[in-house]
Parts: sequence; structure tokens; C-alpha cells
Amino acid sequence: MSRVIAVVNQKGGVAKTTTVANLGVALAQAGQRCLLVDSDPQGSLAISLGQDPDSLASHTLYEAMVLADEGAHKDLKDVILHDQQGVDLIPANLELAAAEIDLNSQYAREYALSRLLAPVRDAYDFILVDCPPQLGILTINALVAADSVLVPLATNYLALRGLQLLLRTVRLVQSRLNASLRIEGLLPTLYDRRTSHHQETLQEVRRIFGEQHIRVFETVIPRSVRFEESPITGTPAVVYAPNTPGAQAYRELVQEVLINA
Ligand SMILES: Nc1ncnc2c1ncn2[C@@H]1O[C@H](COP(=O)(O)OP(=O)(O)OP(=O)(O)O)[C@@H](O)[C@H]1O
Repeated sequence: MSRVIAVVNQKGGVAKTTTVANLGVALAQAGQRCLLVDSDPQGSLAISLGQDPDSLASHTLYEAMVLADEGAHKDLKDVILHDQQGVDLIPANLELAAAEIDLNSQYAREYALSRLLAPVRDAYDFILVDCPPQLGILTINALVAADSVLVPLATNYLALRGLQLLLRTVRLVQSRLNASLRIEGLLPTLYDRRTSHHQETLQEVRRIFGEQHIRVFETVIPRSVRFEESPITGTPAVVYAPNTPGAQAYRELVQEVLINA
């Protein structure tokens, strides 16, 4: 049975997609069978893996998950793109933005992703879900479908501020919809070790969440221009620039995630 990890933070630009792409491909390089699910209408995960989300027409998460009761519905097998840099991918594009409205009128709307993934959970070791930068119905679906939540967290003061709201949402989902949901860990990202503000924020993160018994990964993802360049090449940094500290950091994260299994 696969481990489903939702990669969540309602704050934008904190490296959710970058983490799903690099962690997923690095897990695959370590021999794990991975399915990556893009639940963000921006479609950046598909781009990161070399796909043009606008050319995917009606073969996306939207058709499989949201149109489940309608004629335009696609089977899950029709929307999985196989072996993209060693991982399978359920892509998304802008159509998924309509899910916020469409799902709201559906029965058991919080369970749509969980239902969708159930038949393929035995086929993978890991399923990683890339969430949009908001705590709407798509993110709630990911939290309900997940065994755990991984939270990428930029190491600056403003990035820290929304975190209590996110943790409250996780507790709400735990109490009402998915009692077995746990926190995989907080992942410091976009870290510039030459910046004292980043160093201080990282120390604060370890202190505050250590006291709350919430795991902060030992791995810290450094800020590197390689991460910004790599989507242009359609490959994540672990493939595009495998010998850089950023790629090495994601491989270290794989070890931490596997130890936690
Ligand atoms: N460690 C890093 N160093 C430098 N740039 C990075 C790093 N990680 C991610 N980036 C860049 O930061 C931008 C935002 O990253 P990404 O798209 O992964 O964030 P996100 O949290 O998924 O964003 P959104 O909330 O919009 O979905 C991208 O241009 C990405 O290439």
C-alpha cells in the first residue's frame, strides 16, 4: 500500500511544486514506485516534468476527479502519464480551477481524490500530491486522501506567519475527516545561509516546532538558481543539475522520508 503525502502550504511560491518534482524523481532514483498528482490549476508540475499542460486537453485530474458523475468523465488510467523522468504523473491545467465550484455541489466532495486514488494505491510506494496555494476544497481533498502532510516552508519571517492557520486546518481535518492524518514534517526551503535573517528564522522554526513536537526535517533546501532554470529544461534539478547542493539536499530528504516509513 502506498504512502500518500500531501505537499501543502497556502502560501504561494514556497517550493511545493519543486519539492514534489524533485522528491518524487529522487525517490524513483532510489527505487521507489511513485505517482505524482498535480492538484494545482497552475499546472506547474506537468511543466517541471516536460509536459505542456495546455496540450493535455481533457486528460487531466479535472476530468478524472471532478467530472466523475458526468459524460465527459475519464478513467484514471486514461489520465496517468507513465514514466515521466521515472515517475508517473496525473497532470492538471487551468480547468481544475473550476473544481472549487464543481466539487462544492457534489456529495462527499471532500473524498473525491481519496476515491479516485484508491484503485492505484497498491501500484505505488509513494503518491505525492502537489496542492494549490490556498486552503480550499482541492487542498482539503488532498488532506483527506493523505497519510501525511509535508509542508515546504521558506525561511523568512513572513513565510512563518501563515503556518498556524495551516496547522489548525490539519487538526480540523484530523478531527472531522481523516483521523489517521499525520504531519510528515516541515521542510525549510529557499534557504540562503549567508543571510542572518534566514539563519535566525531557521533556528526559530526548529525551536517553536520542536516545542510543539512537530518534526522539522534536518534537510534544508538551499536557494539556488538551478531550481528556477530547471523547469525550462522539463527536468527537475535532481536530473538537470544532479551534482549541485540543491539536488543533493533532495536526495537527503529521500533518506529522511524513507526512515520515517
Ligand atoms: N531552492 C530554491 N532556490 C531558488 N528558487 C527556487 C527554489 N525552490 C523553488 N524555487 C523557485 O521558486 C519559484 C516557486 O517555486 P514553486 O513553484 O515550486 O513554489 P510553489 O509553492 O509550488 O508555488 P505556488 O504556490 O504558486 O504553487 C519557482 O520559480 C521555482 O523555480
